[in-house]
Amino acid sequence: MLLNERLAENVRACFTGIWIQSHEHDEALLEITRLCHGEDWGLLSWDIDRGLQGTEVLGESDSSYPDPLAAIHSLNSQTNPDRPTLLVLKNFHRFINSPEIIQALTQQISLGKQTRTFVIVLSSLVQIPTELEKLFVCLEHDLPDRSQLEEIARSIAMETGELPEGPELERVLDAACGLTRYEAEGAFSLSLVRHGRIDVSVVLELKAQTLLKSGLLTLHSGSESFGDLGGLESLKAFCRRALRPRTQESSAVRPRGVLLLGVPGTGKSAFAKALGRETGRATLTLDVGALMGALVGQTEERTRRALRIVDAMQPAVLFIDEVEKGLSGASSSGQSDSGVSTRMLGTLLSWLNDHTSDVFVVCTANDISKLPPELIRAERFDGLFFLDLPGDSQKQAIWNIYRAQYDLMENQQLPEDRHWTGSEIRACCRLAALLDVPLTQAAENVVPVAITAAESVARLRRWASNRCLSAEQPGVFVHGERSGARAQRKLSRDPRRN
Ligand SMILES: Nc1ncnc2c1ncn2[C@@H]1O[C@H](COP(=O)(O)OP(=O)(O)OP(=O)(O)O)[C@@H](O)[C@H]1O
Repeated sequence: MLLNERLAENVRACFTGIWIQSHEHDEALLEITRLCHGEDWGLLSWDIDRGLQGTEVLGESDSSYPDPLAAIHSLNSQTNPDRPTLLVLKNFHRFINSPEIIQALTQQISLGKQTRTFVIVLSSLVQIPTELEKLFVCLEHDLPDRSQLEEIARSIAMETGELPEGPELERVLDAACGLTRYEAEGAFSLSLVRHGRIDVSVVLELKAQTLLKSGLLTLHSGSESFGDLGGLESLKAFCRRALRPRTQESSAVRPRGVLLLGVPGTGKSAFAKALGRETGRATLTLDVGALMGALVGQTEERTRRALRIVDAMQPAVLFIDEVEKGLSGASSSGQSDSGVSTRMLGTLLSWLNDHTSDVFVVCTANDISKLPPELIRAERFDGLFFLDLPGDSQKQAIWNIYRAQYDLMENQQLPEDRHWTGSEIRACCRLAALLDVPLTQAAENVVPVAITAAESVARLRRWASNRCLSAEQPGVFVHGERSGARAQRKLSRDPRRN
């Protein structure tokens, strides 16, 4: 539903305090102005720079109300009892915390039911003081959808050949999803200046910048694919199948995502990044730590904002790395860290359950003991996979990948097997190339996690046993206890050798 339709409903239902969250105030105000013209409602708007303005005099300043408090007080004297009047307060979150403003708004919003006056705060944030919480309803000004983005692109690329057609246009629109109208216009215009036509690479570049500005999400633009990852066959096949192109009938079931649990360095992050490329989706990384805000309500607000951007960027892969670190304060009781992690977890869980956007979530975790049980209950994810220390054939595949990548001789002897992870195999090859020494010598400088963290690796495997699917063997649950115990025995037999 469009902003003006939702606003009209709320005005008719006589919600006299309305908070509109928007990153595009001019666009939102334009929609409100159109609504008021259509319905013959009065409209006043206020901002700190131009003071109070009426519909008819938009653009002209009325400097008699530069003060935010006076703007609220002015509402009653400016209204017509025969029709509703809307007062739009731009960026009012900057002024709303003073006791005088809180009092004035409380009175005005309550009085509005009789005088048919409506206070509308237009802000990029939702930060409502506790005293006013019950007096406001919140509406979101949605980012432009694909058809609106296409309209913007067509209005900018008017010469023949400037706008790509068919699948290329689809890629441009995919790339532009999540941008505001203003940002999309900028991206399309820059593209024309640079290439004489709208080009997906420029749109992606602008989008990466936009996400960086939010400080919450980054867009991964690497070139890794599944071919760069040795093994993990079951996990690769599962995700490929879940994200296969769908017919309209089969698209009723949306894939949710996977939770990857595993030994450090076994390729969990590398898999998430390769999945986007492999399935033609943008991979967004959510920084759970950056969601934590110092002010009350800030964490939930940031979480909602990040998820809103993610929704708008569909189709996408959302990668949440080491999710347990951000959520470790969340216990079922909500007692620790003042409940901030718990509330963030709540927002995240509701989104995981309810989102209808085509976003596939890949969460990774190294420490299961810190994961809130609510996150891993059945149905939250499509699959819970365990990435174990690689087996023989997987290790061989990984050696081959990195020997080729670092230009090492194919037939040179491999170091003794010390339960290497993919990350350690890569480190051995990198060192051999850097120091120009044989692999066996380079490996002496690499200490495997199977030795440095033997106990936690064994604990992780025990937990995964019969709970997680193997990332390597299709449809098989991990029997961590047996293989873990075997590895443990081997390690303890000859710790130096291992
Ligand atoms: N199966 C694999 N095939 C090829 N490379 C791998 C494999 N596993 C790990 N690597 C390489 O090891 C490095 C570290 O991997 P990655 O960061 O994905 O591990 P991780 O499991 O996410 O570790 P952590 O839990 O510590 O974040 C990457 O460069 C990755 O490419």
